Amino acid sequence: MNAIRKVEVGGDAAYAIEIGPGLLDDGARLSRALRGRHALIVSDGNVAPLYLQRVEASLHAARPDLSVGRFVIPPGEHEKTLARFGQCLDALAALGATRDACVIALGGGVVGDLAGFASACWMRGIDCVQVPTTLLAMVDSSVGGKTAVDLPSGKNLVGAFHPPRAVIADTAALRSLPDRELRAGLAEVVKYGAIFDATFLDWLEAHAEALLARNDDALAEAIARSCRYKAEVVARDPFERGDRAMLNFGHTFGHAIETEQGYAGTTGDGLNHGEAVAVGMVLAARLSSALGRAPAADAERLQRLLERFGLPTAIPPGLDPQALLARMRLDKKADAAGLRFILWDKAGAARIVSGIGDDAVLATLVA
Ligand SMILES: NC(=O)c1ccc[n+]([C@@H]2O[C@H](COP(=O)([O-])OP(=O)(O)OC[C@H]3O[C@@H](n4cnc5c(N)ncnc54)[C@H](O)[C@@H]3O)[C@@H](O)[C@H]2O)c1
Ligand SMILES: O=C(O)C(=O)C[C@@H](O)[C@H](O)[C@H](O)COP(=O)(O)O
Ligand SMILES: [Zn+2]
Repeated sequence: MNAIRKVEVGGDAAYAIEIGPGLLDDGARLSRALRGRHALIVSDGNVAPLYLQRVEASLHAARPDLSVGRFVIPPGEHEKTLARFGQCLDALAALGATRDACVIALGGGVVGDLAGFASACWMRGIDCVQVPTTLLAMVDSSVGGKTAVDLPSGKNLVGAFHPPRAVIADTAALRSLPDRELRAGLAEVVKYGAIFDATFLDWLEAHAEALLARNDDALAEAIARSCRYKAEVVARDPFERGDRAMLNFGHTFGHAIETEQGYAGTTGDGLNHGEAVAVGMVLAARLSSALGRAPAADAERLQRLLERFGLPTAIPPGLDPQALLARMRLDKKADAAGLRFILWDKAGAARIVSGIGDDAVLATLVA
C-alpha cells in the first residue's frame, strides 16, 4: 500500500505531517507552504548528493519564480554547533531572504534542529518546512518544533520552540539509510510505546523483523503511529510546560552519554542519539524498578525489544558515573529543586518524577 498518510498537529500553529513514497518529487506539495520568493535548503554531506538536486528540480518545476539557495554542512552530531548556525544565517543573508522566506530542512535530526533554529532566529522567525530523511527525523525530530544546537557542555542547550509549517516525509528516502541509522530511529519509535501505549510495544514485537527488513508498510505504519503519539502531546503542550516532558524518557541519561563522548556518535566511536536514548531508556526503566515504582519484568521486556533492534542497552565502557551525573545537572528538566527524571509505573505509563537522590542515580549508572 503506497497511499500518503497524513497526521495533523493541532494547536495555535497547526500543520500537517505527510508520509509516503516519492514526495521529494512532488514540487507542488513541497512548495505549498512557501509564501515568498526565497527558499534555503539546508542539508548535509551525505544527504545532499542523494536528494538535494531532486528537491531543487521539483521546487523549480512547481515554482519557477523561486530563488533557491543551499547550505550544506558536513554530516554528524558534532556539526550541530553555534558556528554552523551562524553560517546558516550568513547563507540566508547571501540569498537575500526576506521575512516571507522559508528554510527547508532536508536531512536527519541534526539538519532539522539546526535549520529549524536558524529559521526561528532569522529576522526573528521565518517559516520552516521539515523534509526528514532518517527514520528518527520522520518519527520524532521533524515534529513538534524543538530546534537547537549543542554546546560542548550539553545537548541542545541553545534553541527555540519554532513549529514547522509542514512536515513532508518521503519514505523512499529510507532505502539509502544505513542500517545503524535505521536502528537508531527505532529507539525513538520504541519510546512511544514505552511512555504512552504498551499495545504499541506488542505491535513492535510482532513486526520487529518486518521493520528491520524495511518492509514499506511496516515502516509507514510505525512512522504514522509515532507521529500521532507525538502530535497529540505537542499540540496540548507545545512549550513543554507539562506532560510533553514524557518524550524525554531515556534522554537525561542519553544526553549525558552523548555529551560526555563529545558527540562522537556519527563518526563511529561513540553512541549516536538513538543509541544513547536506547541505553537511557533501559536505565530509566531500571531506576523505576529500583525505586519500587515499576515491575522489573517490564524493564527486561524493554531491553529485549531494543536488543532485537540491534541497539545498545548498557553504558559504553570507560565513562565515569560521576562525570555522567555532573552532565545531567544541565538537563533542561532540572530546576532549582534538582533533577527531574521521566520514569514509568509500568510499560506504557510514564510520569515525571522529581526528588530522586544522587545515590539512586549513581547506583543505576554503576549496576
Ligand atoms: N527536535 C526534536 O524534537 C528532536 C527529536 C529527536 C532527536 N533530535 C535530534 O536529532 C539528531 C539525531 O537525528 P538523526 O538520528 O536523524 O541523525 P543525523 O541527522 O546525524 O543523521 C544520521 C546520519 O544519516 C545520514 N542520512 C540522513 N538521511 C539519510 C538517507 N536518507 N540516506 C543516507 N544517509 C542519510 C546523515 O548524513 C547522518 O550521517 C540529534 O541531534 C538529536 O538531538 C531532535
Ligand atoms: O520533542 C520533544 O519534546 C522531545 O523531547 C523529543 C526528544 O526525542 C528529542 O531528543 C529532543 O530534542 C530532546 O529535547 P531536550 O529538551 O531534552 O533537548
Ligand atoms: Zn530524542
